[in-house]
Amino acid sequence: LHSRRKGKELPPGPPALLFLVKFLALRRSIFDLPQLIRELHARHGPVISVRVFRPLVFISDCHLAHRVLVQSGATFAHRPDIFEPGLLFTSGARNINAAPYGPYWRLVRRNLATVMLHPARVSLFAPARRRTRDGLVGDLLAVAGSRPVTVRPLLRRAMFELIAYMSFGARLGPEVLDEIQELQLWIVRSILSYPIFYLCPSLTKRLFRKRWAVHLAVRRRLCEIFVPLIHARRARDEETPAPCYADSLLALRVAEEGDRPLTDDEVVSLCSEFLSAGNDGTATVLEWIMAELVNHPEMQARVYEEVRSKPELSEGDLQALPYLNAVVLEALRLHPPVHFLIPHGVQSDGAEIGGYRVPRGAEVGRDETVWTAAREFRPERFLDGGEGCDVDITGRKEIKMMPFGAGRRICPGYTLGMLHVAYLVAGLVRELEWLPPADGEQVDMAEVLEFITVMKQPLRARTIPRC
Ligand code: HEM
Repeated sequence: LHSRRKGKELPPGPPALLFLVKFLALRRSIFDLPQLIRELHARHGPVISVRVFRPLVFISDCHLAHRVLVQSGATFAHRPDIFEPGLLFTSGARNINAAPYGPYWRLVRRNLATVMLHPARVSLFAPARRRTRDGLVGDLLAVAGSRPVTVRPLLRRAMFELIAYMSFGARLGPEVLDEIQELQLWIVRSILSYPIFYLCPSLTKRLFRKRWAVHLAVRRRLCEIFVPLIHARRARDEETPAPCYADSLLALRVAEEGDRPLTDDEVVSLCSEFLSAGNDGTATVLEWIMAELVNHPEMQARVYEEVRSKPELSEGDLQALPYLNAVVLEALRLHPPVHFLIPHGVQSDGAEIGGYRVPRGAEVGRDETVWTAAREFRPERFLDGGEGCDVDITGRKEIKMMPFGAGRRICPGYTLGMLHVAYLVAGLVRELEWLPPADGEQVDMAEVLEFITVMKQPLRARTIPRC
């Protein structure tokens, strides 16, 4: 790697050994890294580098982040090999996130962004979204009353069922959903242990034999469940109302490799990514929003006033609910689920900012120099005339917040994610009043990094049916 640098200076930072010792001695896990990086920025400035096996460059300044991710988008659109969860287990079957910047990435990303998530295709799933919303409200109504409920499992399950339906075009039974959800959770949580196996596979696979065996077993089981679901789509009735993600993948051809179709392994990897990416961030933002609305009853009342003015509360109504949309944006600014952002990399020499990986700080959204009272939940800032009213969530013009990343690797599912969040919050507030577990109690808004940033204490709330 060093040879690829051709003598270029790296940005300032601590010596490698000092960093490693500090990290190992003071911190308990990789999830404490952001705090350490914050301290290093305070000492060395907005662009720092650390060396852990390879040079890592961290950027905390939003103008620089814009220059790197948007203006020099192509240079930094690569993903470093070390962050390729799944690749080791799948004979190289990459998902979009793990694919290097190149023709395969372009093919599968374009398929998701412009075929599966084309507004016309997304609208075909409106009945499924309505079913999800009504089912979730029904589940909460069944337990509504004076006792608090832990809502996280209900939110995650409802979202997961919807995304699984969009993925396979079939409504799966509760046992199989339980199992897939568990496998997917296991994969996401173990992402940070993959580098162990990547670094020196022949040794580490032997050293951590048991852990390696579990990885393989999880992947094998995922294939056992997914492959029949995918093959069933080949034999489907062409009249099926909403073509699912698996259908779009089966229709793909890799032009650079003799027009071959995707392998089963590739389709499994891509569906698995769709399930995690489509579910985790959305369910997490949903939980943060409901927690904020419990802590701010006046804001909840304002959302309620808006949503009750729409008797049908269809998806088409959402655009006309400015306060609800402001609540969603404010939650994405203050509680972006992806803090420990997925690293970007450069493939060749000559990058303007001399590093190979650029994990960007989602702290941008909480920057006091950009936002007034940046650590407070204030949806009003996104209403007309507010400081955030003209914010560009894609960061194309400038970066003030980037819950979905920015540049070529920006989340391709951001409009779907925002639709799901807004639609479900609207339904949950219209049918139920959300109260703290006990009168006068505040919901604890502490966060914890579990690959994505979730509420440290899962939200518990009393839900009372609206009359
Ligand atoms: C509120 C919900 C969501 C949030 C907060 C979120 C956030 C993100 C972020 C921060 C990234 C990294 C971008 C980068 O590296 O620059 C990302 C990537 C990605 N997201 Fe999302 N996402 C959400 C929903 C979705 C949905 C609904 C889907 C698909 C159905 C999706 C699919 C993906 C994929 C495939 C990538 C990898 C893109 C690439 O490497 O080219 N996400 N997301």
